Amino acid sequence: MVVARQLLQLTTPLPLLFLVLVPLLLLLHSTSRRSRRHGSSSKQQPKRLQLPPSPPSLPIIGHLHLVGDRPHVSLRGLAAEHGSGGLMLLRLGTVPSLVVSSPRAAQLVMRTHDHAFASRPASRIADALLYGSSDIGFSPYGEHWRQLRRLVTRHLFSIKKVNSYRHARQDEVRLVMEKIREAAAGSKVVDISETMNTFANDMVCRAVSGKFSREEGRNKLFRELIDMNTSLMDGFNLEEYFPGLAHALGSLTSWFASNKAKEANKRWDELLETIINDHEGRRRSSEQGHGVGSVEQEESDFVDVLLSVQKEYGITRDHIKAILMDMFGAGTDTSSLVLELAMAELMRKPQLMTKLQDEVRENTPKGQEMVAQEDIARMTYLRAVVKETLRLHPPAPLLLPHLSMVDCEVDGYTIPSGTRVIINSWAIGRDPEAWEKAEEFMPERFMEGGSAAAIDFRGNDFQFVPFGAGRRICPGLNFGMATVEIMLANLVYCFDWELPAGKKKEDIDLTVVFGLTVHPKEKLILVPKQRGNAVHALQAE
Ligand code: HEM
Repeated sequence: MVVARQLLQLTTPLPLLFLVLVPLLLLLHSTSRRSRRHGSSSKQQPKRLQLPPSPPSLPIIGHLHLVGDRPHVSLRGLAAEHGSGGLMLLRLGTVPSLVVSSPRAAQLVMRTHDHAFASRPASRIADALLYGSSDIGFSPYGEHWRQLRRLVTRHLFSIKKVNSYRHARQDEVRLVMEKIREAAAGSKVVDISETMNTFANDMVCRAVSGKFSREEGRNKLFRELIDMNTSLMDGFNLEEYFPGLAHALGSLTSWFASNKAKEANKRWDELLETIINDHEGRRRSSEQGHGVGSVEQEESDFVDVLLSVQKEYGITRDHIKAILMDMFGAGTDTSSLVLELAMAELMRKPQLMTKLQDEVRENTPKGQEMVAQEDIARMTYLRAVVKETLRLHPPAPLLLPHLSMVDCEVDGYTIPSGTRVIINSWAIGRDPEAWEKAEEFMPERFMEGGSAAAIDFRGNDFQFVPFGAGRRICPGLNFGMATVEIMLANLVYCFDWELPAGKKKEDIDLTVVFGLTVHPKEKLILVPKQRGNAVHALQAE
């Protein structure tokens, strides 16, 4: 997700960068040591802080070399060996980074001391891309962020508002079912990864800018722009780990780091301007009574809502565009990944697929062509399957990086102000002390009588934090869950699923590639079979 300035993707040509930059780094290192020595000679030595434990580090790069290309996995291993009570301190380049890997430590950071850890590290790329980081996800903690959170929580993501999109969701799901039905009729395979990603993107497009966006060909353009942001955010950014060096090199690094982001911002800006102008035009003509129905009568999308509350919340046009970019970045890959991995897990355990299909089919009124939102409330196993997928495969395994704003005592350790905080939600969801058979996909644990029946992801149970917790918890949680549940229910209601010829369930590889969000290494390709008694004509409402 774009909003996710996920942190440690080190697959880009790091060795090459170091070859060129090590002399510079050495110079900077020795200068800063000398100045520290000089600075401290005349003053009294400060009291030694009790910092969390750390593994041995290397000069200059600190612990960067220990992180690897699947940081959530390597950090779990490091924390088990070197951490204490789920807390471990790393130095990534020159940046002190607190790694949080247990439910108790997560509670200390995101509840007890949430006020101290609710900011975000600065990022020049986010600044260039997101109008000076004036969006929600990257905004530092403070009045501006609070104002935007209030706005989106009240006006875009209230239960009522999320419910108001149920027809839009149903329409979008119907379109996907039609495509899959065509594939089934022609005995073709379906690329589930691609199909789910397009669906999640279309759903966000629809909510953001209304039902006309598809006809105007904007969905594809948005997809392209999201991909552009993802590749920008995924790359290794020297400045993030050596801010002092970036500062010393001044405009040169700033050019490298943010030029591409500025280009991307320009393309986003053109598209968002067109959309906002269209909406303003429609608003004006409906105010003058010329419109085809008023804006209120139509499905009021995010742009309509943001324009209508702009004055009340004192936000600028750039703020509106930054919020919209967050919605695309945060809302697309996250939901599609849950769908893809839920299907992959169910294909690996056919008995669970059958159990889910039985539940969904029994709870959908006979003869109904599709599962509707009203039917979902009765489907407790469906919810358990989604929860279990989120537990084992949180789309943002390290959440978004937090930042401490003041010195803070956590569990007897001092966490200095300005420490980056990495919360390993993936490791926490697999903590063997918190979860029975922690590595197994077992949705039954969340059912009545199961060992995790009372556990939810709304930020009160710190062993399960796929959406984060505290002040920075995902505001799009209800929107994301509604999108995932209705699609998964229909996938298993309308079709039976098989693996392509020659593929066995043991071959399904759930290894992920780390990025802004994780992605399975291999695409999930399945063969749909039209369910025997399904209604054949999926007609529009
Ligand atoms: C299954 C779907 C989703 C998952 C698993 C998810 C997960 C997350 C996570 C882990 C965070 C970071 C929390 C932290 O830093 O502590 C986050 C933040 C955020 N999410 Fe989501 N998300 C999902 C869907 C959505 C959707 C659909 C939207 C909007 C359309 C959205 C909008 C946001 C925003 C704006 C933030 C930034 C919040 C802040 O910094 O205050 N998310 N999400």
